[in-house]
Amino acid sequence: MRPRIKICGVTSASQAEAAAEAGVDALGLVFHPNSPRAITLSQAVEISRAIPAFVSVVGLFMDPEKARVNEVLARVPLEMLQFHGRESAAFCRAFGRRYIKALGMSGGVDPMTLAGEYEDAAALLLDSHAGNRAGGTGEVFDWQRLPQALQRPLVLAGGLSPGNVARAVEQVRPWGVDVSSGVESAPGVKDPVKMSHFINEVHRVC
Ligand SMILES: O=C(O)c1ccccc1NCC(=O)[C@H](O)[C@H](O)COP(=O)(O)O
Repeated sequence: MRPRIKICGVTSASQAEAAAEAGVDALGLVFHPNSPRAITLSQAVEISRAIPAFVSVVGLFMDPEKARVNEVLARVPLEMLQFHGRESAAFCRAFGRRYIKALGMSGGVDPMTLAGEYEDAAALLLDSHAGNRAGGTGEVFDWQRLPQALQRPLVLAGGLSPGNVARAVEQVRPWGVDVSSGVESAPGVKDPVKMSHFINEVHRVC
C-alpha cells in the first residue's frame, strides 16, 4: 500500500497549488509562532482556498492556548490538528477534530510509553526532535529505533528528502510520510521541483 504523503509548512497559495498538482495527500499549515513556516490567519485562509478537494488541510500547533486553536478553527477550515508539544490527550481531543500527535525520538522518554496515552489519535508522527527542536529540523533519526508495536498508524518524519524517502518507505513501511525542509529551497519556501521529486520517489517504490 502506498504511504500517504504530507507536506508541512506551506506558506503561500502557489506552494499549496504546486503540491496538490504534484499529488500530495495532505498539507500542513504551521501556527506555531516560532517557526520560520508560521503563517497568519489571513494567509491561512488564502492558502486553504487554494487547496482542492481530497487534499486534507492540517493545522500544526505547539503547546497552544485553547483559545488560539479555537480562533484558528473559527476562520480556517482545518480537517485535522497536529500537536508538537507536551499537549495531553485530553487537550488534543478537545476541539472536535481528529488529531495527529507528534512524538520525539531524541531525549530520554520512550516513545512507546507516550504513545499509549494517545489511543484515539488518527496517527502518531515520529520525528527526530533533534537539538530539542520539535519539528522542521531536517534531521534524520535512526529508523531502527522505531517501536515495533505501535498501536496507531505511524507517520514517519524527520529529515526526509527526495534522496532518502524511497529507502525510508522500503525500510519502515509507514502509514504516511511527512516532510518539510527536505522539499524547500529556503526555510518556509517549498520548491515545486523538490515536492514533485519527493512524491514521485514514494510512488516509485509502492
Ligand atoms: O516546521 C516547523 O518549523 C516546525 C516547528 C515547530 C514544530 C513543528 C514543526 N514542523 C512539524 C512538521 O510536521 C515537519 O514536517 C516535521 O517536523 C519534519 O520536518 P523536516 O525534518 O524538516 O522534514
